[in-house]
Amino acid sequence: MQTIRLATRESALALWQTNHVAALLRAAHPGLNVELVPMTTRGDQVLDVSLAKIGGKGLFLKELEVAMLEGRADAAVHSLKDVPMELEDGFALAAVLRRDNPFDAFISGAYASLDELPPGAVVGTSSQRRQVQLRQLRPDLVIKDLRGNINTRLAKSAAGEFDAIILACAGLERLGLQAHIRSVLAPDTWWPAVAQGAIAVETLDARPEVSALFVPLNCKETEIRVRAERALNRQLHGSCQVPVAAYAEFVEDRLRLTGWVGEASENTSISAQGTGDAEHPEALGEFVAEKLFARGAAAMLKLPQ
Ligand SMILES: NCc1[nH]cc(CCC(=O)O)c1CC(=O)O
Repeated sequence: MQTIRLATRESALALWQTNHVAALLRAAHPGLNVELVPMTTRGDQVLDVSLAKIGGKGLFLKELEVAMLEGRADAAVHSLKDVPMELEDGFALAAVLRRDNPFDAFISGAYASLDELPPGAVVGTSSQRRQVQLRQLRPDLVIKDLRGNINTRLAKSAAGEFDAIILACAGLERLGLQAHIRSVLAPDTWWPAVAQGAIAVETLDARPEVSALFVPLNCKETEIRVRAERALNRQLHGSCQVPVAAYAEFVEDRLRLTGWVGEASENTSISAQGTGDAEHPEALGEFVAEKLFARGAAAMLKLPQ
């Protein structure tokens, strides 16, 4: 019997996501033996310090990629939101699963929504994108860093360190923690991260027979949406540690993409929108990125000009 080993991080969310991919893979190929290879990544060991300072979210992928190169795993499962815009040479995404809830969640013991927070309330999030959006909507709030995996963050919230925290709906829903969601932060007042809510499978270019096994798991609609979002982000800077958001959706058979860029020290933000042909999602991403550049995105992101 053929065996496929799926490399995964060891967090509860990563294990849930990889078990989900394993179940879909077994259903698509009865008779295939699918196993998990859980591993601690450098990204997990340094979750307490700023990821941007030590090499960014690519750290979550590195160990899983090495395991594939060394033949200890055949594929790796990731939250696409954490996958760098440019993959390492020799790797590709074999499938993107149907997107789950792509929006952020407002979580609080005492308050039902962002609007209900009293002046000066303390909100926890370490995401630049979430911090700038919070300041834009509520300049009076006190924003504090909040790191760690989902359960750690919920525990810190429950301990009373924060009046509210912001997390992705998808992670909470996957772990059965959706009861914590007091309200959903959604467009047009709040923009999610690029590819939020989408799970991706990474494989080696050199093993096309492995990649082919994942083709039945690919959701074409999700693939097109996240290709537009990732093309926009790639054009702007190519990382995930900056205040950038993008959200693509189908409007009838056309693709509509909104991009958002924030700047923390001046507390400003810009956005731009475009509609394009679903056959060319990257072209739409680049088009909307150009609009953002025309509105000052390069200076806001401190890119060399
Ligand atoms: N940054 C960590 C991360 N990466 C993916 C998710 C949620 C699941 C997803 O977006 O698919 C989360 C947690 C969060 O931001 O609350």
